[in-house]
Amino acid sequence: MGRGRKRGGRGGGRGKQPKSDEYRTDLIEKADMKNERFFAYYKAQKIVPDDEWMDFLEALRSPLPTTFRVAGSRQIAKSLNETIKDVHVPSLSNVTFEDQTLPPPVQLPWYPDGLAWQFNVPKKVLRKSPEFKKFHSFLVFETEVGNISRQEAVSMLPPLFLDVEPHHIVMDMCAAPGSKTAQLLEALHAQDTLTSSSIPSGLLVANDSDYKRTHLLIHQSARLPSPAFMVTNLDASNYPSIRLPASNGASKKEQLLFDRILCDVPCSGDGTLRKNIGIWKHWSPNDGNGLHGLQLRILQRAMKMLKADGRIVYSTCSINPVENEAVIAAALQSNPEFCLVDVSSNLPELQRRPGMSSWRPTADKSVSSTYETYEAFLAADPQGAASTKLTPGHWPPSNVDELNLERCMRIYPHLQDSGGFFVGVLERKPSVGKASAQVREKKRTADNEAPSETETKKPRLEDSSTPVHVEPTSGVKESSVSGEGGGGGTTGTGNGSFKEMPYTFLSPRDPTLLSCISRLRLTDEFPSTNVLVRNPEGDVVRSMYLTNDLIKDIILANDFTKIRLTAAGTKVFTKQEGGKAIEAQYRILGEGLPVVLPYLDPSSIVTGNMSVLKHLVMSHYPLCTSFEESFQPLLDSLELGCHVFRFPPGELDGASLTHDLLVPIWKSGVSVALMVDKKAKNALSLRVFGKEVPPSVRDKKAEQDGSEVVIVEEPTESVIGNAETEAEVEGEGEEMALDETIGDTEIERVVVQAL
Ligand SMILES: C[S@@+](CC[C@H](N)C(=O)[O-])C[C@H]1O[C@@H](n2cnc3c(N)ncnc32)[C@H](O)[C@@H]1O
Repeated sequence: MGRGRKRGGRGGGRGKQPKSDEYRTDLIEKADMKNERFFAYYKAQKIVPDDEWMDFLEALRSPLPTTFRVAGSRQIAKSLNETIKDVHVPSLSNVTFEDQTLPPPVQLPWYPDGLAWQFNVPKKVLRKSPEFKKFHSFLVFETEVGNISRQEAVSMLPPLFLDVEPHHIVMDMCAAPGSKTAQLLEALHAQDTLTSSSIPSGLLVANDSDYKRTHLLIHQSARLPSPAFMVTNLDASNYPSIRLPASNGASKKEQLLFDRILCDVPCSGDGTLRKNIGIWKHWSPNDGNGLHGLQLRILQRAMKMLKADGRIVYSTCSINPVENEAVIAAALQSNPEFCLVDVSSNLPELQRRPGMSSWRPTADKSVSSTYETYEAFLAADPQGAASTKLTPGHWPPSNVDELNLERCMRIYPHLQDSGGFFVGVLERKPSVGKASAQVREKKRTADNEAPSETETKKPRLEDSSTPVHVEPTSGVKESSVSGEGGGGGTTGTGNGSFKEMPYTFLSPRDPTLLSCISRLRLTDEFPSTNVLVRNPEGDVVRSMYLTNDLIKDIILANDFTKIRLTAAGTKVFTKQEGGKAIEAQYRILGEGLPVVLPYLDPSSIVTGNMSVLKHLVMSHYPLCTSFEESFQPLLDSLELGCHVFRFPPGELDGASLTHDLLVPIWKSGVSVALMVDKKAKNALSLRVFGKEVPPSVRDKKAEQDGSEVVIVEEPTESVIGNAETEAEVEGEGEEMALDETIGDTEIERVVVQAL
């Protein structure tokens, strides 16, 4: 497994960064954290008042605190947050390390319900202080199971301002690696309960133009499995129209419009200087100048795809007005029915500065001069100006005062010890704009706004006994995935081809599906019309996926190669070879259980106690005869194969389970096993029993041999998209160290591996 990369910018044209020591914060002296071009440029912009400049610089030169949030959609969020408050914070208070007292974690004052936290200790403390080490393990394992998300504080802002509800149709235009996507998914799943997941009527489309990064995105999002989630791999600035089946007897398909769109665009990333310190060396005003065009095109495309009463959030982790206010101003000029929304009363504890209404771009790398107007720039050096990509749109427009740019939010590092960030919230103007957009929306059909597509008649599933999939009708134009900016345009093979397997819905009368439903004792309410497999024939080979109705409609109405659909729905069942004692069967995946649970016949759920749970968690494939005697008759009575066990709240030797726990189990001839992956098992063990699972014989052997540690131990599958053959992504896997980052996104031990 290769080491991951660290980027200075955010998917914004830098390509792969060298894996050199210059990206290690512990190897660079404060005195070297300087760049005269950066200083000259931002002083000319008057980015902060003169008397704050030194505080601003000092903050940029100090290490960024670690921040994380407890995933809000989970009912477990409250109890996990209480555990942090009541157990971890006290145990981390008054900890000394090398004669220094270390500060415990604190809550971010502006984050709703106190679910986001921050702490600031050097990395070696996390490795060496027993108290912080334990806390760190807790964070790592809870992150793995999706209960906690390590994410930079400022990066949590855009989804909060987008205000997503479960019925919303949402688009994340530049989504990888996916920290904001996870937040959006949580909002879509706000109605999930403690143990089961809702099936939202809305939808989240997460898109990224970089194929490899879409798989990173899929991996991250698998922690929050959702039948309402799909991933596409397209250039956001040229995003094609997604079609919906015609409604109300109309003959033409409709275009899918969005209630909420996040444009977290590729940017120079100079707001992430505190952790991407390589930027100190390379920063130039041309980083932002070059990205302005792509950023504008992405925002303008979003404006075209928005419903009449929809909302767009535009964000960057750059503090450069050319990438921020200039983009918004130019988009408002070309779409005058839009306006900036005043969100100054939202998140009142968040310290922010208003957007700027004057700035001074330059094409001069050394920043010896900056210009108030485009005309002044042209006049100063007509020949030089002609050879740059600077446009009038890089400057404030003449009507800048009418645009309310002060409604944008600028976040600076010295205000609340964070990274630098920019957010603008856009909607259509309340009166004229919305009304005319509504009229347009009514008139809009797939044909008059979308690239054309050969119509393919598809039967409705309910009446069919054969599987349905849609043949690709045309090749994908390479231009549809081209893009400026680092990741932009990269595809699986780098040449624009698209190698995903088709999405084929099973007939609800498919014999394998029927046998799976009956063996797992699912009720008639199970949405068996929405189960798909990933091959053209509709053969149930290995895994089955569940989508909601909207995703099904989209798959049936669109050529999946045209929308470069990389994942859809969530994997719920997978084939389990049973060994000699038992024929192969389908089992419920750990990640799919919350989605399937509402459809499980309650009488088929086996109830265990704390001692059974402890034995299952702490042992590897325990023999049925090794369980407490009173539980053995129940185990003996179970058929071989997949079962769901429920553990009600309870206590045992000081360990306590505070809420109902449901887990999938596999019973083979002589043993039973908990079917959750090793990290999820460790998270559970730490949370309930206060210690990690002892290493298995295989782990110990691997350690002795010095061989690579296999991350998933039980016979579960890796969570890479929903390609039928995981081998397809082999070789694209990458592992990132604990502290690695992409832009403003923390990647906590992202392990992408094909098993
Ligand atoms: C700032 S990062 C997004 C971070 C992400 N929203 C998150 O919170 O994890 C920008 C992303 O835009 C992608 N990108 C670059 N050019 C693009 C384009 N033309 N269309 C879509 N995505 C693009 C990059 O691959 C990168 O993943």
